[in-house]
Amino acid sequence: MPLSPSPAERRARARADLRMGVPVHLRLGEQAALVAAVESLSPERFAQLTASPGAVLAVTARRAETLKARPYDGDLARIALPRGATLAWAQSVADPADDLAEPMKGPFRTEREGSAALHRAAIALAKQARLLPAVLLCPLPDPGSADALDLTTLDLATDGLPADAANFQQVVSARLPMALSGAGHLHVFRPDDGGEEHYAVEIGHPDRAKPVLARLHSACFTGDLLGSLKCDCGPQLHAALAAMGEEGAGVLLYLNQEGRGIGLANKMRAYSLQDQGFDTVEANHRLGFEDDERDFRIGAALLREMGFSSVRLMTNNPAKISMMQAQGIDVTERVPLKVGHTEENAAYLATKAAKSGHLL
Ligand SMILES: Nc1nc2c(ncn2[C@@H]2O[C@H](COP(=O)(O)OP(=O)(O)OP(=O)(O)O)[C@@H](O)[C@H]2O)c(=O)[nH]1
Ligand SMILES: [Zn+2]
Repeated sequence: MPLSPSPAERRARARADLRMGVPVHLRLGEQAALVAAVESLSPERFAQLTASPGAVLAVTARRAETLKARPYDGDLARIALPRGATLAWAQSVADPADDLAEPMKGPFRTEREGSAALHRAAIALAKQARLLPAVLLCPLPDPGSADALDLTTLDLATDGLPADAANFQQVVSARLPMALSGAGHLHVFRPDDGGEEHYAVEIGHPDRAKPVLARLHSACFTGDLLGSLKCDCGPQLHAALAAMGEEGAGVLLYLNQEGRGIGLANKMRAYSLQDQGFDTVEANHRLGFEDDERDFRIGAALLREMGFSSVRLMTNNPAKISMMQAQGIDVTERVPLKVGHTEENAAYLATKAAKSGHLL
């Protein structure tokens, strides 16, 4: 392997740069641009990036809908920067926190000429970096002009965003006795693309030749650790471990996809919007996200890595079952997991049933 970074390693660097507010240099053929996440940008860098003409603010079609900006590119809108635009303006376009207090943010002029390929890639990177999906993009008429800046460069023709899921390797595994499930082992898995680590809790010694009692649990800091009453995650986690303990065997994947894949900061932004009256799905959309941004291929990859090919899946979410089947994991049975229903989460669970197909 050469010492210089691979495409996946360059993408991981680009994500880290965006989180820190450092621009990334994107190229595709003759097109070149500097891109930066609006959320993390400093006023100084914003001023430098917008000093020459042509900068646009790219947002997803979901966010554009709330802003009443026309998404000519289908999945995104390229909003032209008004004269004298400030970072505060860009951030209020990106972040719906004050939408209700200040509904008149537009009118917006959105671009329809030319390609949106760089914008699309930049938004995908911002999402992967768990930032608000809104990016400032400044075209570079001379692609070589950024070479001296020492920025991370991604050439989308060769370093583009991959459709493939990462490969995972077990880093370590150790014995872990647990109150709810008895003897078990915790395995830590690390991806080869610089992304999040995920964990597998193996209870007992499940027979790989038989369908294993399994739970794919997405991280919920508020529910799993704090006992939040807004969702049913904590009780589901505990009930799954207890059921595996009772059976003497099982596997619980703890997937670090907090907030259905948008990250804890964005989930808390969604919670603020929920306090303004929006439901869990509407809140995601106003932030610019889809209902569910999780990559369910990860669960299948980990199960395969552990030698499991068929599961009795503990879930109320039919989408999880079809995703597992599509990834080649046989789901022989759905085991309902109906616990933790409270007055506080009744509306949340009803929305999941009505809009996301969950079984109540
Ligand atoms: N974006 C967002 N995420 C939330 C909200 N409430 C809970 N979550 C997240 O939703 C996820 C719930 O995960 P799961 O319980 O595995 O998934 P599920 O789709 O409900 O399916 P089952 O529990 O298997 O029936 C966790 O990542 C939580 O952090 C919310 O209001 N907004
Ligand atoms: Zn939760």
